Amino acid sequence: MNKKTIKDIELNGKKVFCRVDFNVPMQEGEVTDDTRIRAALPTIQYLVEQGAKVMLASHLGRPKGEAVEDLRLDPVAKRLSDLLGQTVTKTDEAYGSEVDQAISEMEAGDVLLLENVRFYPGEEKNDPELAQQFANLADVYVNDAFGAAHRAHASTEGIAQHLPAVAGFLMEKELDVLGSALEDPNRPFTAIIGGAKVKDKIGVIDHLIDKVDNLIIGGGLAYTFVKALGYEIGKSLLEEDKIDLANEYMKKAKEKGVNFYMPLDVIVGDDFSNDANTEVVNIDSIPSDWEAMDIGPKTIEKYAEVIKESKLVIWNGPMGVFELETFANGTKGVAEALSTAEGYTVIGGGDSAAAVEKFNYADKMDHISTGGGASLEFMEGKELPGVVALNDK
Ligand SMILES: Nc1ncnc2c1ncn2[C@@H]1O[C@H](COP(=O)(O)OP(=O)(O)O)[C@@H](O)[C@H]1O
Ligand SMILES: O=C(OP(=O)(O)O)[C@H](O)COP(=O)(O)O
Repeated sequence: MNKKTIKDIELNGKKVFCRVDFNVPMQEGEVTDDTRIRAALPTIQYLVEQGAKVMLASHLGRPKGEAVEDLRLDPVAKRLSDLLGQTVTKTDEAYGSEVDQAISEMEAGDVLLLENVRFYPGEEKNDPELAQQFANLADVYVNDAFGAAHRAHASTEGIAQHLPAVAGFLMEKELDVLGSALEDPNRPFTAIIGGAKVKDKIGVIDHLIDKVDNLIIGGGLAYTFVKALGYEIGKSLLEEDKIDLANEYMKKAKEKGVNFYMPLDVIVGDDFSNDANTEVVNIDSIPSDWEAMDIGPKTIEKYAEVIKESKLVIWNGPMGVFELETFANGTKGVAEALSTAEGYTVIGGGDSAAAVEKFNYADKMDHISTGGGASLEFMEGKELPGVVALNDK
């Protein structure tokens, strides 16, 4: 990585504004998955050990520029205190007199968590005044929020214009792992793209065709491709205005010698529920009033074979509606194949990471990215504003 990191800067006695991605799932005031908090611990612990005064800033959810009680960061401060083994002071603002007072009472190695930065309308607008307010709190800016690095916001991009700005360890690790995977990949290199967000992911598919040896398509987005091949897809997910692009990408894959794998068979259901009637059908035989909700057994077998022969596999997006037990086998099968694969395995955030956790394969994967949207944009070849803004080495 060509950006400075916390190793390249003097931190002792410095006030550090450290942007983290603590956008974690919560239920009834409790953090239900602290993966992102744990992922930021190496950076926080290093800042503490170096004798910095550590101010952490994060967003939580999408409060749209105003305070929302359920989106306060108090439960996060509590969990972080437990994980760090030291008290984390939490303020109810992200800047202003209460924050100034709390900072004035800090000693080297203390940790403070500021309130949800998205309570301020200037955050998502990347308002220079808000960025200046954040910068006024500190001597150094650290960005460890890989999951939010694709956002050009006041606490991810704007503030970096006013302070020495460096990356934290999580940011560095994510960029190194994803970067080297894409730059000089071990081959065969296989990408598995699934999920439901056809619009978000179709651009990634285009970019990946230039890089991979095998492209495996599953999940809801497969059916736009199936339709493009001329088959009926019943009530399955379809993005009508992407059919031409789907055709174009399949043609491009062929020209480039990329193996393009589509479902051979699917599980169709007559209802979006666990109690649906289901059938296994070949891809050219989806009944008109049924919906394809998972890949079928022949497909799982084929995909597992390709995964096992790969030296590098990137996976983003489930193979079916894995939240429903009835349609979870495809996602489970792919996760299982990845868990025993000899090649390097990278899971690209979001639902795939949740699926890998759910089926207990997390510790068998080589890298589970903390960013869904961010890792996708990175793989698409886009520059991430939160990274661009950091100081070059
Ligand atoms: N065949 C399908 N039909 C409808 N939805 C699907 C299908 N396969 C997967 N999905 C849904 O896709 C969602 C995840 O999509 P997406 O957000 O694109 O993935 P990710 O979060 O991994 O990037 C899941 O909620 C899953 O139920
Ligand atoms: O959870 C996040 O996105 P992700 O689910 O795509 O990883 C990040 O915290 C970014 O959040 P945002 O999409 O509200 O800007």
